[in-house]
Amino acid sequence: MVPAPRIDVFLGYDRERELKSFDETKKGVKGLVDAGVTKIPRIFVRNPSIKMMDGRFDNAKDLKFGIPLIDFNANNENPTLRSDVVKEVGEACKIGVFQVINHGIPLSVIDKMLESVKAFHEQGTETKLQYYTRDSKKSFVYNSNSSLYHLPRTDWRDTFTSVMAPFPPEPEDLPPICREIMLEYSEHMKKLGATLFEVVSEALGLEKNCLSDMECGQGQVLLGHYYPPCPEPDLTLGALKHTDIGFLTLLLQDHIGGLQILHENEWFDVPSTHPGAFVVFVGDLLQLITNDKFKSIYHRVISKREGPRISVASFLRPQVTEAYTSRLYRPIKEFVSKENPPLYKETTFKGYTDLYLQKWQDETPILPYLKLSQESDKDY
Ligand SMILES: O=C(O)CCC(=O)C(=O)O
Ligand SMILES: [Fe+2]
Repeated sequence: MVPAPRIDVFLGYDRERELKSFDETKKGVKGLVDAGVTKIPRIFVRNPSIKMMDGRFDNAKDLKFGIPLIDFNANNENPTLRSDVVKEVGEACKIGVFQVINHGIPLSVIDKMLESVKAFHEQGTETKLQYYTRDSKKSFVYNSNSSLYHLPRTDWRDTFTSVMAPFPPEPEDLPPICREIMLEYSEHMKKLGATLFEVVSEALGLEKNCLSDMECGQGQVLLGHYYPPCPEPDLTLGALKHTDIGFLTLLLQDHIGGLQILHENEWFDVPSTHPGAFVVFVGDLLQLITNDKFKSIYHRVISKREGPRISVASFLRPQVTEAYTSRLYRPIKEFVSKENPPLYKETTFKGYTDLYLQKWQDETPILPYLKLSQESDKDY
């Protein structure tokens, strides 16, 4: 007997079947654009009620609130400058986002990384197809929408993902077109990450090795995003509203723009006009261990008629080894007192990741699920 199609009662169509046929092309969103679609398939159309919940959809403001642009003066050892940087980073982390320039990473590496992500996504379909997978254990995972079957909406974007640290992939497991630069770039991310963890520790008034001793940034996951031009940009998003899970994210973007942050209930554009700048996001776990002193921030990417847009996200987070299931993160004692009781329960990185994947589709924040009740009188 042929099973009855599972029609989604809210959408009035068999979403799962349409997701599957999109997935089976293995050509991603780029494949749709190459085929010349002028209307986006309905799996990409956002539910209008979600669009409203999102606040302002178009015309994000870019004037009232400026995202801090922090000059790291990488080649200057002047201690006064360093203390300024620490102060600026501390202020910015209270909001959850800033940009870094003069970070010491050569522009040639940055340009090559962006070009190679583009080249990977634009190479001949036959070569690219062999990397298309939903098996997250693979060293190099290329697909469209990693949570395709688990979320009620689909992003106008294709992405590849690799865990780069603490154990980089075998070079032969990476596609030749971006192999060398991925390995080189991730070393730079490790170094810049180490500097950032020192500065952030100091900004918190802690020993400079404090966060690295807690193994906050030993792991690194690299995502190469490709946002094709979209024929109906008002109906979909390139990346839905989310906070990042780990401790810090270093994001490199090209000049196209589209990244926005939610600040005091309004969306603001993140400028894409500083070549080689990194956008740094505070992740949920940094908010948790600082007991809300530093905050993770909602961000999203709107779709555009122009494109493709390329970005590279490096998630700095605990490593995924035994520590993943055993090391506990909780508000650190320096931020906890009788007047400031701990706000969150302790969690492992795995515990938090599982919770995130389970709850994410609500588009509501995940951290409140770990909130302790105010009456908690835990010893600290
Ligand atoms: O592409 C972007 O600008 C944002 C990507 C992002 O937010 C992410 O990978 O978590
Ligand atoms: Fe993100």
